[in-house]
Amino acid sequence: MQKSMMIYFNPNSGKGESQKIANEVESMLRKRGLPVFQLKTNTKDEALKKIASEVNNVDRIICIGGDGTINVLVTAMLRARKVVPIGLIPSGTVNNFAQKWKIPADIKSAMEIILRGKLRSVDIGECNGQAIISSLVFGSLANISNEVRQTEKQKYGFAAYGYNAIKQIGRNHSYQTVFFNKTFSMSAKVWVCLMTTSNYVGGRKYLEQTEDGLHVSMLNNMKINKILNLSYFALTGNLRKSTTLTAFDIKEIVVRNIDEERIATRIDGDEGPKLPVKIKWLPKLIQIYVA
Ligand SMILES: Nc1ncnc2c1ncn2[C@@H]1O[C@H](COP(=O)(O)OP(=O)(O)OP(=O)(O)O)[C@@H](O)[C@H]1O
Repeated sequence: MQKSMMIYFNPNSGKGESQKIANEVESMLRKRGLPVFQLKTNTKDEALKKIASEVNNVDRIICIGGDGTINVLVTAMLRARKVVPIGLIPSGTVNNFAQKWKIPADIKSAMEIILRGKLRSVDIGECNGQAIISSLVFGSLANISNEVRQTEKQKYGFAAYGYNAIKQIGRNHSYQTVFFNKTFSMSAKVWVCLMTTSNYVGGRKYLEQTEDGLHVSMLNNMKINKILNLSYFALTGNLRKSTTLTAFDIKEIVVRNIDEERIATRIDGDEGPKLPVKIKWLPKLIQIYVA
């Protein structure tokens, strides 16, 4: 028996138009005679619970929102230990994940991709039970990103991060941490540590050569003279050629703080768990519709 399709949308994502988009998507699907329903949620916690209980009753989920919205969906699937194919309708501010997979922002074109039905398996990460669909970051830069408000993002888009990153250069505070797994252990002073599931950030390719795993790039401090060096390599997609950076790929790692100070992570643009964290690479765990 054909199961129903579920539309999951986040009323807070992007410019707050997700409910309108959900109605449009629902009527497009109904016109084709496809069984569909909308999942109404107002908070992240409510969404996590409702998705986990509905995921067994549906055969695919259309997700309307940005990276934070997709993260909630995939985290709920991890908790329910059940994954179903995901169709993306980008309606967030940055939409890093959708950009990486070349999903158009235009609703009709994004729906065509879903209805064509071509699926692709995609690697993600997991941090203390939460999904990482694009990135995890911690350190001084993450602290300031945690200060970027949804209203600032709605007004200035990705530029809100650039502005806040520049403000953070003055606050040159590095954290003493230790990274370890079964085969390796490393102490590191971290100004910022970025882990990504792909070689893209903000829709731009920032790494050329990578191995299987999550891609880690780390800076132990930030001086104004490093910015040009880093910007050049990041913009040409060769960040790992920068001499100021520590970079490696990992499949599983624990990161602990050494000092008393609590260090918050930031996952897919939202505040995540505080250190210590256990991070894992989950290859080809989810399936999304692609062009
Ligand atoms: N169902 C929900 N109801 C309310 N808030 C949600 C729900 N799902 C996710 N959120 C939260 O809403 C916030 C914004 O969502 P999202 O990140 O998707 O949009 P955005 O910030 O505009 O886009 P982007 O992350 O692409 O810049 C996030 O903090 C996310 O955790």
